[in-house]
This record gives sequence, C-alpha cells and structure tokens, in this order.
Amino acid sequence: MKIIRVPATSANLGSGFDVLGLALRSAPSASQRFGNFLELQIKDLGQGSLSSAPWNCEIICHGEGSELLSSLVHENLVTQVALYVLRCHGKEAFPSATTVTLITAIPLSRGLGSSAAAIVAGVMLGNEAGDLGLSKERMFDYCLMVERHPDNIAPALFGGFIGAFMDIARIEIPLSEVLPKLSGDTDTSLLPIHKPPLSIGCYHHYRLNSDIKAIIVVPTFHSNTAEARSQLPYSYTREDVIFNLQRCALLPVLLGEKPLRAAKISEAMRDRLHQPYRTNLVPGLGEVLLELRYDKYPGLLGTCLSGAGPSVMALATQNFETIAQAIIMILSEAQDVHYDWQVLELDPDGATCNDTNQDFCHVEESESRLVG
Ligand SMILES: Nc1ncnc2c1ncn2[C@@H]1O[C@H](COP(=O)(O)OP(=O)(O)OP(=O)(O)O)[C@@H](O)[C@H]1O
Ligand SMILES: N[C@@H](CCO)C(=O)O
Repeated sequence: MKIIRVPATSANLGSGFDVLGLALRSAPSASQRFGNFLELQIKDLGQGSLSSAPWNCEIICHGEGSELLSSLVHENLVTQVALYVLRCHGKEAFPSATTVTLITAIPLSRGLGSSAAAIVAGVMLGNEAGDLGLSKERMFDYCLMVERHPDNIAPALFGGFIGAFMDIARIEIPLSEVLPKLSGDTDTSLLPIHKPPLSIGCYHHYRLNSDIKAIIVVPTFHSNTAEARSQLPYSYTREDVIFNLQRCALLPVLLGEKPLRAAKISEAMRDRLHQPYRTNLVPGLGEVLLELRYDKYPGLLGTCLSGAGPSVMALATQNFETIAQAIIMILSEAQDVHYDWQVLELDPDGATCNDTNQDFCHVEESESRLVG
C-alpha cells in the first residue's frame, strides 16, 4: 500500500499576496497521528478491475469535513485531478483496480490550503497509479494548471517557507476544460487533452528563523477562496502596489534573521492588496490587524489573514496562548462564533509518498482533527 501525505499551508503572510506561503504541521507528538495532513492510503488491487467502479477506482473519505466531500471518483477533487493526470498520459481510467482511503485533517475553506493539498495529492495519486515517474517539478506544472496561483501549491508540494511566481499567460485553457464536469459514463477518450506547458512556475525556499511558530485561529464558518478572490479589485493604485512590493521583498529576509526584529516584521506583513477587501468576509479582521501589536504582546511578530481566510494567523516566538486568546476575543466581539486555535510549526518536507506494508490505518474521527 502507498501513503501520500500533504501538509496544510498558509498563503500570503500579509504583503505576499499570491507569492509567499508556509507549509505547516503540528509539533510532532505521539498523540497527533495525522498531524495536519491530507493523507491518501492507496491500495492497488493489482490487475483486476473494480467492476462496480466506472473509473476502476473507489474513494472513501474520513476526517475533518469529509462529510462535505464527494465519494464519487469523477466528482471528488483529488480523484478528478488524478484522472486529469492519467488522461494526459493516454490512460482513461485507473490502470488497475485502486481503492483510495482519504483522511483529511485540514479544515475545508478555512484558509489552510485544503484545496491545494487535494490538488497536490491528486497529481501524486495520478503519478503513482499510472506509474508515470513525474518529478516534483513536473508535478508543480500539473498542480498550477488547476489551482492557478502558486502560494499554497508550492509549499504544499515542496515544503518549507516559499516564494513563487507563475506565468499565468501560458495557461490559456479555462479550468472548466482542464477539469471538465464528468458523469459516471462520460467517454473521456473524446475529451481534448490539455497537458501543462513545461516550467510554468518558479519557486524559492527561504530560511525561516526556527523560533517562529504559526498561531492559527480557525472559526467554525467557511469562506470559499473563489468568493474571497472575487472581492478583490481588478486594478490598484500605483501607491498600493508599491506598498506591497516593498514589504513583500523584505519580509522573507526579515523572517530568516537572527535576532528577529519584530517592529520591521510587523510593518513588512502589512498589506493593501487583499486584506482590506476581505474584512467583510472575516468580521473583526481589521481590528485584529490594527490592535494586535508586537509592542503590546511579547513574542508577537505580526498578524495576517491565513490565505483567503477566514482563519487568522499570528507569527510569534512565545506567549502563544495569550496571543491566540487576544485574537479570539477581538474576533468574537465582531462575530460570536466558536474559534479553535493551534500552534503549528514549519513543515520542511511538503508532500510525501511512501510504501508501507501496513494495512489500512483506520482513523478515529477525533484523531484527525486539525485544531484542538
Ligand atoms: N481532501 C479533499 N478532497 C477533495 N476535495 C477537497 C479536499 N479538500 C478541499 N477540497 C475541495 O476544496 C474546496 C475548498 O477549497 P477553498 O480554496 O475554498 O478553501 P481552502 O483551500 O481550504 O482555503 P485557502 O485556499 O484559502 O487556503 C472544498 O470545498 C472541496 O471542494
Ligand atoms: N493568495 C490566495 C491564497 C488562497 O489560499 C488568496 O489570497 O486568494
């Protein structure tokens, strides 16, 4: 059996909209078996076929939000992406009967990269099922054909603290043609094939000071990334663009320094391109960004929206619970919902795929939760 694991990610870090991202995981502990991963347990049943499964594949979903995921292979994002990768290599279905057990510990639509993790896992699943031998660099191209911004995909795939750009102009194909709506009996051999161009994206690993942890405050409500992106203006003033360019250029270096300069980091995390337009989606966000100051909370470096939200992230070196509770207090005043929080650390590895002779790992629903 093969196990694919993809970490949660937090994109943007304030000024680095669509550029910067962190791969994150729980601090290793015996009790945290699944950490903050999307995990696929893949059982290749050999040359036989799953006569009851139209794509020669079955998928079973467990864990955080799995009740919201389709168990139809042509509708679940993970297996849809895998079928896309297989189609690009002349295979209309899984080559041999395959059972995928999907266990997710990344809350959906909360700004922790659940969709990017699903896309990365899907590309890796297609690569394994089709025995395609794709490098991670080539898998990056396939992922970008689907996600179309690199700041969750790159850290989810490669791990660590990453900056990335992509040449979106080289992807003329609408996503609806890359991942067409399929039904159980669609004859995919009639569909056009849209292999990604080579080297669409470029990424770089930055050093993150090892004292830095990510405090993630996760509300119970969802915020769909597509909707959060639709809130953004199509054009910006030169002043606002320069404001972010200046800060985004310095932030990665400041986060790798020793000793850390909280005043500079806090200023370098400020943003004018996305957070101001998303405060309506995340009540209290504006107040958190204004009031959580590094000089009021020892250990605090800066706060930002995690990805497209609604989770809020604070980068800090100590005093985690005090900072988390201060964020929750402000957010709760704006919208009285339940908030979970957890301290996560950098995941240096990104997506992994390993063989195991273990049988399926049956997960206790409570074990697979991301936040405590
Ligand atoms: N494990 C999964 N398996 C299948 N589909 C998934 C999985 N995780 C997420 N998805 C799909 O991705 C959607 C959530 O994507 P969305 O971009 O809105 O949020 P996010 O990726 O969690 O947040 P952000 O992009 O801001 O980090 C879900 O509604 C579901 O369709
Ligand atoms: N840069 C993306 C990240 C989504 O996780 C956005 O903010 O829309």
